[in-house]
Amino acid sequence: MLIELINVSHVYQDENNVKALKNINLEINKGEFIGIVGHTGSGKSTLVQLFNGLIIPSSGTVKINGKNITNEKSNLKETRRHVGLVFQYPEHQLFEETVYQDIAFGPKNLGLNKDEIQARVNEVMELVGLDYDEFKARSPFNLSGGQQRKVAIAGVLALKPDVLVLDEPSAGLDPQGRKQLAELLQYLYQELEMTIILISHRMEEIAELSSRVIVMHQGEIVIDDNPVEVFSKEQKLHKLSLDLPQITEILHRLDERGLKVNTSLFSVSEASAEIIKALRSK
Ligand SMILES: Nc1ncnc2c1ncn2[C@@H]1O[C@H](COP(=O)(O)OP(=O)(O)OP(=O)(O)O)[C@@H](O)[C@H]1O
Repeated sequence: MLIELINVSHVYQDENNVKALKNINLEINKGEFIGIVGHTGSGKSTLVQLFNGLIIPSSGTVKINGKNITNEKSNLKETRRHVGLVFQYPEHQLFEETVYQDIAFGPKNLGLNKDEIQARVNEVMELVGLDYDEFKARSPFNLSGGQQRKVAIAGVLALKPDVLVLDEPSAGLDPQGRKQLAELLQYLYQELEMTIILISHRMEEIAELSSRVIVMHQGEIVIDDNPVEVFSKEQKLHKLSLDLPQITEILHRLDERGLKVNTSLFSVSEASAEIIKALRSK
């Protein structure tokens, strides 16, 4: 078991004392691609910050790779090597003079030598789609928002984490940027067999990429299932102020009007093939 939460609750200790998480029990295994959805304020960001010890919960136990990170002897530095966290708008955390230095920051702290650092920076820049020679000496502050996001993600990947957690990574990206990000996540998951945990408000992104979907509501996990099951619960999702992926919604409407189609499809290409097939067999 990679990540295990046992009876975890969290209250932010301030004047409001918000109970952000309520009695969460959760197991995440190696090789899963987990999509986390829920309306704003439902506890998604708080939940994922438990996964690398950024937040220590008010009560309950968090285990990473079998190690209890909620006890005093835990080694959080080691945990953070295993679980890389890409925050919302990660480009706000870029701070070095060049793209190279920014991405090299983590590997340097791991104590790698110069050649190893260079090899890693080169490798992760290629992975995220930034040409090494073109971008290595550029200031991260003079790049486009999408390029900055790539630098920030490369910086986390340079630590070679087993688990990559991303909190709304496509927010503010244009359609091309979102497509590139989805392809990167698919590659990391399928080819490099990384475990991925993705928070997103974009249901099509979650449905197309995830092997398992967790739905949060008011600090609790209210649905935890595969995407086909989750997105078959249209009424329940609407009650939680969540939508179906738009293409799935169209299939549902066509089905209601008598065109017999498989309503558990999430991509435009699959759905259009299904609709053409259904029309031809009418
Ligand atoms: N640093 C903080 N201090 C106090 N309360 C907080 C803090 N961070 C979050 N909260 C509160 O905890 C609850 C859960 O917030 P969280 O950020 O985990 O939700 P979320 O589902 O990620 O929301 P969003 O989709 O808007 O990012 C909210 O009521 C929020 O106001």
